[in-house]
Amino acid sequence: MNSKGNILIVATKNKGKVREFEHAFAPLGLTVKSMYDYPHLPDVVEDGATFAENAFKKSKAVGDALGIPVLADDSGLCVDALDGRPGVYSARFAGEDATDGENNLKLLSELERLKQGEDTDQPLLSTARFVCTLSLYDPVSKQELTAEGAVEGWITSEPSGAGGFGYDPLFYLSEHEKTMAELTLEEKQQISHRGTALRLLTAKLEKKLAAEGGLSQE
Ligand SMILES: O=c1nc[nH]c2c1ncn2[C@H]1C[C@H](O)[C@@H](COP(=O)(O)OP(=O)(O)OP(=O)(O)O)O1
Ligand SMILES: [Mg+2]
Repeated sequence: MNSKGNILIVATKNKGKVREFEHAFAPLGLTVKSMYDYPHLPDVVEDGATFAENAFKKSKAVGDALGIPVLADDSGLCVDALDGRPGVYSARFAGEDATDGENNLKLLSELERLKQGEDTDQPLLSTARFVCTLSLYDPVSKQELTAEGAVEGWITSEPSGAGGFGYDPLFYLSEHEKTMAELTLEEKQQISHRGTALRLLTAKLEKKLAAEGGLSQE
């Protein structure tokens, strides 16, 4: 390992997540590695019923394969008018290997179908929340730390913004009068499901390391 710093392996192939983790961990001097740096590792089947189950499947599979601690993120969008869908199926809402654009179109078409016959020009189609569960798994101690974050918003029929990824252009934050895709990386981190989960996980990790005497005093 080089002397310039430590690495943190994140069991993800999502480049949008990678960007957000890099932004979050750079101040700690951690270089983020993703599954693009370990192309020989097999894909993990995300067939859990919850975000927590899927996050653990990813961190455990990659942690066991590499023999060092690994972070994983399972996240998604839960839309109230769709009874919480697409939820854990968010990445494949429009089918296996669906693009973000295809998933966004599928979301709008489902919501617009529900609204048919309603006499309204209101662009806000339903309340919704983004949820993120993080799992940090250590294959040596076999211990897992988890944290979850969520953010409330609205699905808008008028996509806007070029930042972020996934459903961000359709996720409207009424307090900010912007979609998630119109926020800077910094702003998104402050309010997002992932940012909240990351802050919780970091706090849990610090507490655990301090209790074990593993975190040196400044
Ligand atoms: O901040 C977000 N802003 C917009 N959309 C988001 C966000 N966070 C999750 N999402 C959406 C993208 C994807 O449709 C699904 C995650 O699915 P999820 O399986 O956790 O991730 P993924 O398959 O893209 O990458 P990977 O499993 O390799 O980490 O929810
Ligand atoms: Mg996935």
